[in-house]
Amino acid sequence: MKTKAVWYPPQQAPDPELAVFTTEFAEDTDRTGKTLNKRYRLIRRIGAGATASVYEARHEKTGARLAVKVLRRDLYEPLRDFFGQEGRIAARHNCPHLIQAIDLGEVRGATYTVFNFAEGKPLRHLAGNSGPVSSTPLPWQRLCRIILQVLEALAVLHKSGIVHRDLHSSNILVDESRDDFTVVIDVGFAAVMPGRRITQAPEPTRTIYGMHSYVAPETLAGCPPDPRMDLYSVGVLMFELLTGLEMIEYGRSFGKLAVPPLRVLAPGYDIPEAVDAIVLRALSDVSMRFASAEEMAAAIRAALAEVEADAEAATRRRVLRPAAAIGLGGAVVGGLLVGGLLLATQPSTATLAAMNIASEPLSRDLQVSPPASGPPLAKLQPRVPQPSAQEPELPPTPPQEAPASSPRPTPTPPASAATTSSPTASPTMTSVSSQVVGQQARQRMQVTAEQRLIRKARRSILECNPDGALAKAAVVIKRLTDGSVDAKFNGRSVQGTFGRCVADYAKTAALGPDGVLKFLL
Ligand SMILES: Nc1ncnc2c1ncn2[C@@H]1O[C@H](COP(=O)(O)OP(=O)(O)OP(=O)(O)O)[C@@H](O)[C@H]1O
Repeated sequence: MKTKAVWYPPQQAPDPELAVFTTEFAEDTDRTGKTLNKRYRLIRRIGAGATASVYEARHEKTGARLAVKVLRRDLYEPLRDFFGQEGRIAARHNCPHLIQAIDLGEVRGATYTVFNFAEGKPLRHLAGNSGPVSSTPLPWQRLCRIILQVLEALAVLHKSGIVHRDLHSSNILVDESRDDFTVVIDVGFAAVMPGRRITQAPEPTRTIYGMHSYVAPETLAGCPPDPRMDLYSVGVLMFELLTGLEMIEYGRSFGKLAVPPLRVLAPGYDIPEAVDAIVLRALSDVSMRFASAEEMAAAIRAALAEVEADAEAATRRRVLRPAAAIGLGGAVVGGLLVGGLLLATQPSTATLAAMNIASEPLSRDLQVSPPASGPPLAKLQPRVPQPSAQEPELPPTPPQEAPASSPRPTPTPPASAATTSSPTASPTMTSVSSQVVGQQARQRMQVTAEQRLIRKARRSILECNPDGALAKAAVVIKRLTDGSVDAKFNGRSVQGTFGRCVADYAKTAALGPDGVLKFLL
């Protein structure tokens, strides 16, 4: 019997008293060229995260290729314990899919952890995008094989009583040259489950750690760490990478959000119902989620096997068909096939109907039971390819000052994103609705180079947009004839942290002399 894709709304309301851990963005000293403890030569900085800088390094004696993570000096006090814990957790396992630490230390104000170097690029970059999610969905079989490796790493952590808590698409490195070999990194905000203990673990607090939309609803409600919280994050990862849409931050839309089947949001990508069901289950209320990483992995394996078996059966049916019958009906079958292919380039009538019904359940498969007294559920907007992605004229918007402080730098939509259907109502919806990422290769080819640039620029800028900062703005990036760039927000040069980030992006924008890029954020 096929599993139905059903989403059960989380029941715990966010606790407004809980503080979310944030860090102010700050330039970190670049230590490239230095040697730590006469052992680790820092060759180049490969990552400047929210809490640390990561360098590619060489061991002076063995020549081994390593990654050295140096804690930002200004975060020593609040994060010293977490940093030490990260090294200890990452050193005490032998799972190939979990990053391995080999040393930690402190020298002249630099607190560092040494890891084996993990080849590959962050999962979110796999489809060639720099934004928080790939705007082009990944084929589901490929993603499932990556997720199975992530679940293997999680199972190892969970068995030791550890919850990762910060799983997102930048903390998973995938090596395409080794058949998508996958490594989970950054156990820096891991938590130990009640009743378990590891040496010098930071004291439990009521602070929320993790990346906005990836944080499980029950975490926001103040529940103690539980492995199923990580499975929610895996659900968000799968949702984002299978649809190319950003998951709306649950805490901001409690009781107002319905998650429809992925096949409705990304029609044409052949997401099997079994996979759809797995993702919706991972995103459901904690009581309905998979009980463990192993259970979720088993469901994914079963889905892969089921589809393979169906495909084999279909091949067998074709092979067994009598030659005479093929000869006789060849012309008719050929005609039907052509018709079928043409039809397949459009979403099915049922899907279209589901998309258009705003006040009815999105599909018969989705049995959403809203919280008893909550407001009506809003729906994520289906991903509909736009025939022409001409950028709209930039409306004048009043200039705003971007604040200097930033939590973990990720774009998150305002609460209204969940309830509005206006394509420019929020950064998320703007980018979603103007993507011309079609379900068909034919449509994908219509995406012009300029549209690609705009999409990339928007995502990069939103990514460093401090939470709660400027959500809407008219951005104009200009390459001047002398090669320098000029970036303006609502007609003004941008300043502060956000301004620097926009300017930094602008410098990398592949614009020819006098080239101009205009778009709405
Ligand atoms: N062992 C490693 N091998 C190769 N690259 C690594 C390794 N560890 C980290 N990186 C690179 O450095 C980047 C930042 O690492 P990490 O996520 O651990 O730092 P962070 O300060 O905790 O970042 P954030 O908090 O923003 O997620 C990663 O996205 C990855 O590209």
